[in-house]
Amino acid sequence: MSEKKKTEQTPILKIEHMNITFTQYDRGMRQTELPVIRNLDVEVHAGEMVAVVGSSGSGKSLLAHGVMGVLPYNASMGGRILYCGEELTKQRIERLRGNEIVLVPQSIAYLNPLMKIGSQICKGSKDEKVKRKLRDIFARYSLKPEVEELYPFELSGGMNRRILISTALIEEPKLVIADEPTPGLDLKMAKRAMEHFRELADMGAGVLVITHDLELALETADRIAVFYAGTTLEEATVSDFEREETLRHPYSKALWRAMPKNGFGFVSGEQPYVKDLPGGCPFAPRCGRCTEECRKGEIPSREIRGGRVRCLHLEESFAE
Ligand SMILES: Nc1ncnc2c1ncn2[C@@H]1O[C@H](COP(=O)(O)OP(=O)(O)OP(=O)(O)O)[C@@H](O)[C@H]1O
Ligand code: NI
Repeated sequence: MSEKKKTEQTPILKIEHMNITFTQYDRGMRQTELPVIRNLDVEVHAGEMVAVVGSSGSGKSLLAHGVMGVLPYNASMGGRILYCGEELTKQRIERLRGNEIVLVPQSIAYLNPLMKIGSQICKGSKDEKVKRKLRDIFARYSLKPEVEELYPFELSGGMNRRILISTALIEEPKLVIADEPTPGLDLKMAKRAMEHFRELADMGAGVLVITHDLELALETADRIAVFYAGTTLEEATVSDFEREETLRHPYSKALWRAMPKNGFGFVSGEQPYVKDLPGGCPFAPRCGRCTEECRKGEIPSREIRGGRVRCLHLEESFAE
C-alpha cells in the first residue's frame, strides 16, 4: 500500500496520549500514584504491522491490556483509544474482544489447564470450517493432529506458546495485538509466527506486535515504535533502521548500534524504574546529547521525515 493511501485512511487503531497509573497504598496506608505509561501515541492502519519494541518492565504488556480493556483493578487509564475512527469504549471492547480484536497474551498461563487443546482453540465449535482452519494452523506450526486431544500440561512450553497463537488466529480478526509472542520458540518457529502475523496484515488486518526483539521485528514489520520507560520515543519505518543516520532519537540510535550486525554497541546505565523517573526525557540520564532543557517538562512529539520523535536536539542532528 502506498504511503499516501495509508495516511488517507482511518487507522484501525489510534492511541492518543495514553496514560496508565497504578494507585498503591504504602505501609502507612498513604496513597501513592505510579504513572507507568505516559503520553503514549501509536497508530496502526489496515494492512500494516507495527512493532512496539522496548525492554523489560517498560510497560508493554500494560499497553496491550489497556487496549483490550483488561487492566488490573488498581490501574486507571487516560487518553483516547480509537478503533476504526470511533472511541473504543468498555462496552465496545467487551463485544469485540476475542473475535474482531484478538490478543495473543504474553503468558501461557492464559491457557485453560482443564480444557483439551482442540476445544480450547475452537472454543467448543463443531463447525467444519473452523476444524479445517485448525488443521491448517496445526500444520503450519508443526503440531500433530493428536495434540487436539491433549491438555496444556502434557505439552512443552514452546508447544503451548504455539497453541496460544493458534487460539487467537482461528478467528478472522481485524486487529491483532500480540504481546511477546515468540519467547520459548526456536528461531524457525519464531520467524514462522511473525510471518503469520505479517500474512494477517497483508490480508487487511492491523497488527501490533509487542516485542523486545528488534531484529525479528525488522524482518517482518512495516513500522517500529521505540518504547522506553512507558512512552514512545520514536516511530520510524523499518527502512529507517538500515542506517543509524536515518534514525531520529539517540535511544533508537543506541538500539541500532546494539544490534549484532552493527557491533553490539553498549549504552551504559539502565532504564529508570517508574518510581524514579526523571522529569523531561526519560532517556536523558543516559544520553550523550542531553542538556538542561531535556530534564525539564514534557518533550513534545514531533513529525520529522515521515516519522515521529520526542527529542529536543533534532535541528542540530538533522542539519543535512
Ligand atoms: N498490578 C500492578 N501494580 C503495580 N505496578 C505494576 C502492576 N503491573 C505492572 N506494574 C509495573 O508496571 C511496569 C510495566 O509492566 P509491564 O508488565 O507492562 O512491562 P513489560 O514491558 O510488559 O515487561 P516484560 O518485558 O517483562 O513483559 C513494571 O515496572 C511493573 O512493575
Ligand atoms: Ni510484558
